[in-house]
Amino acid sequence: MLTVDAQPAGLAEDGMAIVVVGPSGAGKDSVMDYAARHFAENARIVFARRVITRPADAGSEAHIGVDAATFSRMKQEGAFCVSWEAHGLCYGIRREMLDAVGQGAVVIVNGSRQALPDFVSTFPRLKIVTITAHAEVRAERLAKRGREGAGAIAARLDRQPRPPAAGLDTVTIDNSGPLDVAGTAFVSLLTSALN
Ligand SMILES: Nc1ncnc2c1ncn2[C@@H]1O[C@H](COP(=O)(O)OP(=O)(O)O)[C@@H](O)[C@H]1O
Ligand SMILES: O=P(O)(O)OC[C@H]1O[C@H](OP(=O)(O)OP(=O)(O)O)[C@H](O)[C@@H]1O
Repeated sequence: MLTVDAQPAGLAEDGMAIVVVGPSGAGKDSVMDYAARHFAENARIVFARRVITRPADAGSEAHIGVDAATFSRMKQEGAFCVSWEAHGLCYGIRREMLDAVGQGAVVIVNGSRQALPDFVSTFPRLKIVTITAHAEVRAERLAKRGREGAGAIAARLDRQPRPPAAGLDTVTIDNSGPLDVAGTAFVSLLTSALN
């Protein structure tokens, strides 16, 4: 995934965060990658690179891979504006992303349904985008993705966190079909967020 590490400067103060959530295999990373390619030249659109206790070369997500001790130290030092645990891994969104929103960027983060309350309390303007796909489609995709073994895939498919609280700004995009259908829908949503 394309990511921007630097803080964009000199932007109007109307930034917001867009947190992308949804079940494993629905295509969150793929839809974000599609949009990242579309907005590659747009300095106001920032895709957050997550810090994860997963080896840096595992999977296609361009994350920052750290060990558990490093993650814990970073968390203690206040490096993350939001962090959570799932699937036996720790995930963190770096504080710079919150700063970028304050400077007017539209920051897209790959989040967690379970951790949504923390996103809501952290980002003053937040839109929640749920990427979905039919269960059988997700099972097939996870097997083909090959990042996890059969047991871990089954656990991911079984995971059912509570739905977002009522009254939040939420949109759902179905990615059961071709990627460009969901990708185009996400690009439209980001285009609206820029205006
Ligand atoms: N619309 C699509 N059609 C076909 N394959 C897809 C589609 N969206 C994603 N995939 C594939 O499905 C797998 C899971 O997608 P991924 O983006 O990693 O999902 P998530 O981040 O939600 O777990 C990947 O191998 C990806 O290439
Ligand atoms: O609370 P939940 O919504 O269930 O999400 C839990 C975690 O699962 C996903 O991680 P990851 O990218 O490692 O897995 P995935 O690509 O299989 O979804 C997601 O990005 C969260 O970090």
